[in-house]
Amino acid sequence: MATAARSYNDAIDALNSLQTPYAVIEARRKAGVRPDAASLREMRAYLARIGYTPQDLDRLNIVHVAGTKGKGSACAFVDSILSRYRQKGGPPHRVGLFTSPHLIAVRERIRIGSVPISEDLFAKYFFQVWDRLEANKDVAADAALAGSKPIYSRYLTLMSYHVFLSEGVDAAVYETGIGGEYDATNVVERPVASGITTLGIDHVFVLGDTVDKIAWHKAGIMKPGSPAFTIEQVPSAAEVLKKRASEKGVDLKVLDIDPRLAGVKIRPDAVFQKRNATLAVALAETALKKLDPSFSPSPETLPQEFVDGLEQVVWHGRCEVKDEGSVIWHLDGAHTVDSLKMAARWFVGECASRASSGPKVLIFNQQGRTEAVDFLDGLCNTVKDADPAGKGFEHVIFCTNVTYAATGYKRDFVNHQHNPADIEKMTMQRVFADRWKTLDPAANVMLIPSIEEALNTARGLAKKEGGKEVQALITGSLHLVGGALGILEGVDAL
Ligand SMILES: Nc1ncnc2c1ncn2[C@@H]1O[C@H](COP(=O)(O)OP(=O)(O)OP(=O)(O)O)[C@@H](O)[C@H]1O
Ligand SMILES: [Mg+2]
Ligand SMILES: [Mg+2]
Repeated sequence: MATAARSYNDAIDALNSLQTPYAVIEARRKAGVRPDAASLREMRAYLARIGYTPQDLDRLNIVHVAGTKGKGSACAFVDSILSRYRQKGGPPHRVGLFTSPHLIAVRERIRIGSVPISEDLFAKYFFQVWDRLEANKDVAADAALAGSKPIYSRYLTLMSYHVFLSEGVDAAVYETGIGGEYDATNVVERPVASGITTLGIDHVFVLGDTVDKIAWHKAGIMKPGSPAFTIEQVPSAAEVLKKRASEKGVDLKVLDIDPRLAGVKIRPDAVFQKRNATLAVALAETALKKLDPSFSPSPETLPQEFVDGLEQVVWHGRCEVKDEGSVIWHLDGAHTVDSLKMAARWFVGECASRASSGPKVLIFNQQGRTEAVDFLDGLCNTVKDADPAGKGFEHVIFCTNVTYAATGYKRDFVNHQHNPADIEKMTMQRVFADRWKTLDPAANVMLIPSIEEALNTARGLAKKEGGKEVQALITGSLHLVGGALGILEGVDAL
């Protein structure tokens, strides 16, 4: 690749070429191919090819987080707490944050000092990794196993290590991609601490169809010699976590909601978020103790840095409200049965607090998961049940994740992993619409091809209502929420 063609956009195009095509994913699904220990051997080979050993990662003092829901939120809390110490002069001096997926731009996944790395820095490190992989194709014993480049999410994980090590990061917070045991982020051997957030059902094909099978994978991030924490779990998950911890000789602490959080304004004010915050407090305390042996947390109260970190955290697209005057947009990237019920409850609470009589509008999509049609029941009923008259969403819009009506996807959202014919014909959206009509025959159900047109449709409804503000909930997919935020903020506001 010529030096001239090495911009951020070139990096994103090259990265998109590493997505597993839809046809290959389908073939693997049919053949029952699941990730196994080979994925980690391959990651170690790639790490060697770009010039690092797993021991080099110890310099990053990694806080590692797995879970079905709340990973990103817990990681953002830890990052925000550590940042207050960084701002005071440290330690830590430079904090890295690696999360997935992205909302608005790929570079959001790799942050330093809570800020996504710049386009220039992203392009620079992206191609450094690219060149090292090209130059060292034969390096590492497992070379035969690994192709010339890792797939999309693994490439980003690999690149994040290079970015953080090159930039002198001394504390890094890592969210797992899928699962834990075989996840690319699990090449770290000596994390400072591991945390497991709320477990539930998701990624059934890769991880298994019961909570205990899923818990087995997530438990894979616990490492001997590193403290591990989790919060209250359903009994079958709790049992697996404890069993695997004792097999590994790890002292797993199961935390009740931290009493020191009383009086701390956690948003949203919901139990699930207090669990995420509880875990984050324990992880941040452990990291700070490692970085600064004189740090000694009080069992009575949280330091002001912790309070500020928790209260001032910025985590877009999760329980976010944007007031446009005639439309109040509520955005939440929930995409599992449980988290969608949570999101619906939050939405209902927001509407009640504003005492608005305007219509409720839902904008929903979920492209990847065939089981997503079962997400709708909880969403529909939570909103109906909360209304004294049993009224649900008046208008329900199902759209694709295509951002713009005229120009299609933004480069950062190109996705080869879905069947293009399904998007064209709106196959998923039709199934959703049919289900909704049976759940709530009174609702006005619409199919709209792009996010941009879906937003404009909701704005049009506001005009018709003459003065009453429309309460819109956008949910079901982080891609949908990210696309919507990109449009609502007008620019690539990160
Ligand atoms: N502990 C939790 N239990 C249930 N739902 C949660 C929890 N934490 C967050 N959520 C819901 O899940 C949504 C996604 O949260 P978050 O980004 O923290 O999760 P994640 O684990 O990173 O998800 P992803 O699988 O998309 O990476 C939130 O908007 C919220 O609705
Ligand atoms: Mg997930
Ligand atoms: Mg996440």
